Amino acid sequence: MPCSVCTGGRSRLKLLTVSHVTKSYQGKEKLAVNNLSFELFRGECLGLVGESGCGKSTLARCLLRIESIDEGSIQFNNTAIEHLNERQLHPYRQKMQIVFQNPSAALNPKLRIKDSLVDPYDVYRKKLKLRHFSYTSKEAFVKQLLEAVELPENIANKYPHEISGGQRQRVTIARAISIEPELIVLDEPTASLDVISQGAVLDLLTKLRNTLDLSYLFISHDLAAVHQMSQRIMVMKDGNIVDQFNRDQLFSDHRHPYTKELISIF
Ligand SMILES: Nc1ncnc2c1ncn2[C@@H]1O[C@H](COP(=O)(O)OP(=O)(O)OP(=O)(O)O)[C@@H](O)[C@H]1O
Repeated sequence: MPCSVCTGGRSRLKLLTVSHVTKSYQGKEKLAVNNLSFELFRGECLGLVGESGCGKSTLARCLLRIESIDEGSIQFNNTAIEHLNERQLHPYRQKMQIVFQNPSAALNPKLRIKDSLVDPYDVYRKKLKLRHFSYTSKEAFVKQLLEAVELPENIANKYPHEISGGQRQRVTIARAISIEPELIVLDEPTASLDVISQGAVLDLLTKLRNTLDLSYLFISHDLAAVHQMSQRIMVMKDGNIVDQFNRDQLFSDHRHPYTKELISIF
């Protein structure tokens, strides 16, 4: 599929190749993800939109190997990762991060923000060569991360319950970028936020993608947010991808009837 929009003229290097991935629950009774295939290119934001229960989060968990898949293949940088054991997966876990909908659940309530922020780095520090940030001291590292997500320095000493939901989500984003992954799966990252915080967090994510050379899979039930963020968009329904297109083709007559339905409530 030609896609000059998504790369702005840069060459299209595949970061993730998903081939015929299937995932079911309750034996084989509940088919959550049905034979999905798609590619995600380096540097792009690929949007995935669909109503609640269509299988978006299941797909995200499968891609990150939080859950195993029943069938198919997931290649990251041309390496199949679906059969890797936990030790073999370790380097890929650094390269693929996820930001969930609920930042409160993602942060340890007993840790000060500064300690949560350095947690992922501590896991990978021996093998990690930072390109965008630098670790000279914990304080300096925390300061850089807070600056990157546009949070004030004094947040560092607070606990998660002492800051707002929008600030907590920025902290989880700072944790995700702290180890400089290549791909971040954003699973409804603004769903728990008020409208003003939503817009600000989406703007921040776009800025970070550009400055840190990130690629995103942006998952949402909100077509407007997906349209704002993504260069390409996939539409999911009942475990299937029913439509895929460049951002500027959203309103084309060729769209799938289900996409048109989503557009009608856009
Ligand atoms: N662990 C599980 N056990 C059984 N069924 C599950 C499990 N996880 C998901 N499902 C089912 O798989 C289907 C897809 O769920 P999933 O959470 O992936 O959808 P979703 O599109 O992310 O929805 P939402 O936007 O509400 O999170 C649903 O029918 C759900 O009930």
